[in-house]
Amino acid sequence: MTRNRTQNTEPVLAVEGLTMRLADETRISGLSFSIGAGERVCLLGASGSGKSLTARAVTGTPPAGAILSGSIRVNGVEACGIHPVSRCMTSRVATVFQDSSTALNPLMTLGKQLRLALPAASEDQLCTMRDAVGLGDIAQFYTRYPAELSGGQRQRLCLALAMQSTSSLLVADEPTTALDVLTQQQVLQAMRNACASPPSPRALLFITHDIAVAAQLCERALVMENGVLVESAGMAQLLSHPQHPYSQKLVHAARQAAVLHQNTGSRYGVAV
Ligand SMILES: Nc1ncnc2c1ncn2[C@@H]1O[C@H](COP(=O)(O)OP(=O)(O)OP(=O)(O)O)[C@@H](O)[C@H]1O
Repeated sequence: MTRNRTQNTEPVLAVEGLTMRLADETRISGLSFSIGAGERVCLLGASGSGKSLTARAVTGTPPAGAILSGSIRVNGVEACGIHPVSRCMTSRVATVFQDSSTALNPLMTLGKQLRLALPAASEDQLCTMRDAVGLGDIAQFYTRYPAELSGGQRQRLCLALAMQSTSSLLVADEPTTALDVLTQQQVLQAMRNACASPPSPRALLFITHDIAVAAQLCERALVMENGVLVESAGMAQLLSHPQHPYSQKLVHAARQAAVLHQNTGSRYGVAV
């Protein structure tokens, strides 16, 4: 049943008992979590644990043939199984995915794509938007094609476009995974800006397998294993006292990597 947005009491995202079956296999099982206004939450888990399928269920783009049950409410509006185009504005979700090349039209210049996405934007507004994600000083930006940007530049452009959405929820699926460490930092900073930008802070569901990256951005963590949520904790709590054996392995591995990086030059600038 569709419900109207309720003021401040309803989480921005409330997932309850979400189950997804694909090709006769249960890929997500009884998943429940919520994200409040302006909260930045990461979804961690090993490869194949169901993180991306969860993101796709939330954004309304599950694979063909997926059978969903349970509830996904965005700002109080039921959105489970509803394609983004059919969603009302209140339940639409801004998204950024790992493969930025598929998010942009490869045959259209960046200028045309920006004009299409933001027909009412002035030149000044487009410049401000580029500056916000560190793309302000790229020569001949508007006449370039997506393939003429680096992966990190494309990713930041996708983020800039997602930031133009009025949605109060941003879902980012591994947006930094394919990037070098410096570009990763730029994208993380752009995401912090995206979540903090006015008029009100955006809630973030950040999908990653990299706990050190998550620790830089998120205040709370959800951990999935084999399609099941096995732990939900504050980021600091997860790092200091992981409860589930898989979380313990994850934190242990990140600590090992941090020690390695301390010895060879810190990668993240945060202690995990
Ligand atoms: N379209 C599909 N059809 C059938 N099975 C799928 C499909 N997409 C994903 N799966 C399976 O569902 C499980 C969860 O996949 P998912 O992509 O959510 O994993 P993930 O946690 O995001 O992994 P990674 O970190 O490698 O991206 C995996 O076993 C995967 O093989």
